[in-house]
Amino acid sequence: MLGLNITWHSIVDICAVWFIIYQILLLLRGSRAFQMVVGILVFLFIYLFSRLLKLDTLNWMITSFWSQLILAVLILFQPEIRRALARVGKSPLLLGFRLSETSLDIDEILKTLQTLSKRGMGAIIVLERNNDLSDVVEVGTTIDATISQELLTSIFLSYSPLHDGAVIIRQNRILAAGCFLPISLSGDVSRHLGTRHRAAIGITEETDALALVVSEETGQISHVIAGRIHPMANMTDLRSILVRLFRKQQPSRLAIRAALFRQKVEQKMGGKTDSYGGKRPYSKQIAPQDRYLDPEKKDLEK
Ligand SMILES: Nc1ncnc2c1ncn2[C@@H]1O[C@H](COP(=O)(O)OP(=O)(O)OP(=O)(O)O)[C@@H](O)[C@H]1O
Repeated sequence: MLGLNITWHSIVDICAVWFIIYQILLLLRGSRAFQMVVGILVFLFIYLFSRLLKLDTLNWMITSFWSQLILAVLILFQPEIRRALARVGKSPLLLGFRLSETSLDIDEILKTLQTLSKRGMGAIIVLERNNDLSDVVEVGTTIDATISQELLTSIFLSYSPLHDGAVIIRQNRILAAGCFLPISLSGDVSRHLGTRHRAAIGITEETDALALVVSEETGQISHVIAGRIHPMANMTDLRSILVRLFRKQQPSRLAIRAALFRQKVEQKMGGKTDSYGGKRPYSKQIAPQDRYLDPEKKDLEK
């Protein structure tokens, strides 16, 4: 009826397009650009629909907007596009996992948080997940060292030049310290929380990272994910959250072979095999647990 002529050729074509779009959505999942891509796909769908049904006015309107829209998207989302392209290059699908990668040393992180909390040292530790945090790392001071409680604690000592800002962790490496994070402007954040907590919320609104915050004022440890802050009552709960999110999966044989092959190629080309390119008075007016909620928003949190 619509004059469609479906052949195996067009099926392969559709599958290829579907696969590419699916991979792009996976890459952008959790980031600000995700909603934009969904919007463009809706736009594209309307365009195809108007062509198929020969709705000339609608088709003309969309065609006229198309070039301006693409330009606007390229300018507005330049950092996200750069990050996404960098991640395509690192995709396990193309390159296999890296043999040098080790999973996060969760116990070392937990010990650090406990020490920081006991000593009343404020801190933000951001754990990278799928979204690349290279942009944030670039503005901080590169460290590139294996995680250790001693190193992490010394970074946040009040007389350390790096104590201001966040530490960024990728797998089991401290990539950088003193990193500036985007501050959340959300009206849902309790007004009792200052810039440290807002920065931790901000980075998790824009990426799928997990942020761990220690309050200098109360010693409270919180984890922040997807723009929501969760004060932790005990370390056992936090441990299970970290295990769930950062437990490393066993690589397949094929992935091991691909990684070995890649390592050999990199060595032959002479390239690198690793790409990691005074406590304030306690506030008596607000109970520590209530600091995280606006009274009128308590119900929402539940
Ligand atoms: N954008 C940011 N990125 C990273 N770190 C930040 C950012 N803004 C503030 N900080 C850190 O937060 C500190 C200030 O924390 P502030 O007291 O305002 O926040 P808070 O949420 O009330 O935390 P606390 O409970 O520890 O007092 C700064 O010294 C700095 O280390």
